[in-house]
Amino acid sequence: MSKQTDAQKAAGKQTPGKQPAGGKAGRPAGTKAVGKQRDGRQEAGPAGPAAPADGAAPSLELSRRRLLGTVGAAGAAGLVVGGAGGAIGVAAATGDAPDALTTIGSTEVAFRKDGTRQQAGITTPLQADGHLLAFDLAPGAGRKEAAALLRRWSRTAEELMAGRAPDADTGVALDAGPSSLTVTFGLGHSFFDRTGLAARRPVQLDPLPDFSADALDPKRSDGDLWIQIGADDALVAFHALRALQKDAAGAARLRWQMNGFNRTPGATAHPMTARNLMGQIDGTNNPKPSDATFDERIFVGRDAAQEWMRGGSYAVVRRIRMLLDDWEKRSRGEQERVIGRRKDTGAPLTGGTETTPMNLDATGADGLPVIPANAHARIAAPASNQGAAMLRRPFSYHDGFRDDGAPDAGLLFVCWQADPLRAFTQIQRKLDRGDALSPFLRHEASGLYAVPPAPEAGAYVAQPLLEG
Ligand SMILES: C=CC1=C(C)c2cc3[nH]c(cc4nc(cc5[nH]c(cc1n2)c(C)c5CCC(=O)O)C(CCC(=O)O)=C4C)c(C)c3C=C
Ligand SMILES: [Fe+2]
Repeated sequence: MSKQTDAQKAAGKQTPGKQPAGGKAGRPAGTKAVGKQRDGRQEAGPAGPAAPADGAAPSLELSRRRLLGTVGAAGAAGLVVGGAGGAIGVAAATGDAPDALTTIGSTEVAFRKDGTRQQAGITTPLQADGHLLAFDLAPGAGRKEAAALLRRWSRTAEELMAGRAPDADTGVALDAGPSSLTVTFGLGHSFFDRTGLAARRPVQLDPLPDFSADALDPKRSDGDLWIQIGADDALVAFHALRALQKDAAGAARLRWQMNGFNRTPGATAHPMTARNLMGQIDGTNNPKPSDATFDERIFVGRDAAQEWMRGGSYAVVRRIRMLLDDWEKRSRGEQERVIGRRKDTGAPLTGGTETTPMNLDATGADGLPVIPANAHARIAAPASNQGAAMLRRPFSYHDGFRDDGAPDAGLLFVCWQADPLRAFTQIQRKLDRGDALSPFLRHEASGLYAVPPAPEAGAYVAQPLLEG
């Protein structure tokens, strides 16, 4: 084989015979070896295909493992070896096992992660493909039907995230591994009325206030139940969406669906913080799980009034259209002053690298702040918001073009916090009063959901609420 491409290097070519910890042998079911990236994203380690899962259909699992170990691995990493047959042919001639590459497909995210209570899809690295869906319980459906649905959904999510196919599978994801699939479930304000549980609704689900720039479409907002699907493969993500939609039949109806994307892992020469459709590096100053205050800011504490939410989180979802025609007319310098950071490196305008803290006090020769008073990053920073912070985990979207020819594109802004009032609402109120970015944005849809902790083994999401 000739030289590796950057993408292959980033994917981490595996040396034959050296099966790393976290590979097929020795990896606990539902976990895989991962390494930390510079920006806090988890980088896939050079692990082999996901371990076969207990109880999986043998024929399906076997074909997946074969594909991941040979054809799929080579194909997924973009390896040019004269076709899959070439790779197998060389191995047969030399007696060596074919090179197994780390593939996107082999990455498995645990449905319930040891040592934490949270659902997957909150601190999971951004995935390349995402679907956000909201459902309303069907007319006549109540608590019993909601419980049965959440039981079905939880089982399906756990199976799919482990790379196992549900009964009567469509085959859409047949050749792929779990591909970092996560499925995250939330409950909206109206869920509690529909299920007769209004007395147990957390105050954190009180409706968000109106903001001056809102142009919200109620049909694409709210909903009794919310699902976030993320995966590094579009077919795997669609497969999950379809399975969950079928599970809902008779019990709940789709209210709205939004589809998003992020950069594909391995598309850059080295791991980087994602860019959004305005071209900015977006996510730099997210709180990190290693921060001392991370858990208390993002996850509901042990003393929360609603016991069933302890270890859970609240998701605020906003569909934010970007006025790209206006934005792209601005010079790079203007765009950088709107955010307060450089476009190429993401470094603050006060200097350094992407991770250098902003110097909010620095002034230029003209006596004005180097990071303008209305710069987005200044106004949104914890220092400007009594320490408030949330974990932003968005997907970009593009749904074609509007009648006026402008792209219907922007950010499916998803952020996570222990208390929306002291995080999203606090910061959005401040942004609403004079953020330089706001003139380039339209908030078109909104949702707020209680996302309970991951269920215990054998239980389903929100069971303590529905059966408690
Ligand atoms: C209410 C919260 C926020 C909304 C809505 C929001 C929308 C939004 N933001 C960008 C682009 C960037 N945001 C950046 C930083 C940043 N944004 C928020 C909050 C909201 N953004 C916070 C809390 C922060 C971090 C501030 C800090 O502590 O420094 C940045 C800079 C890089 C980074 O830190 O991520 C960019 C770029 C867009 C395009 C957008 C709506 C479409
Ligand atoms: Fe922002």
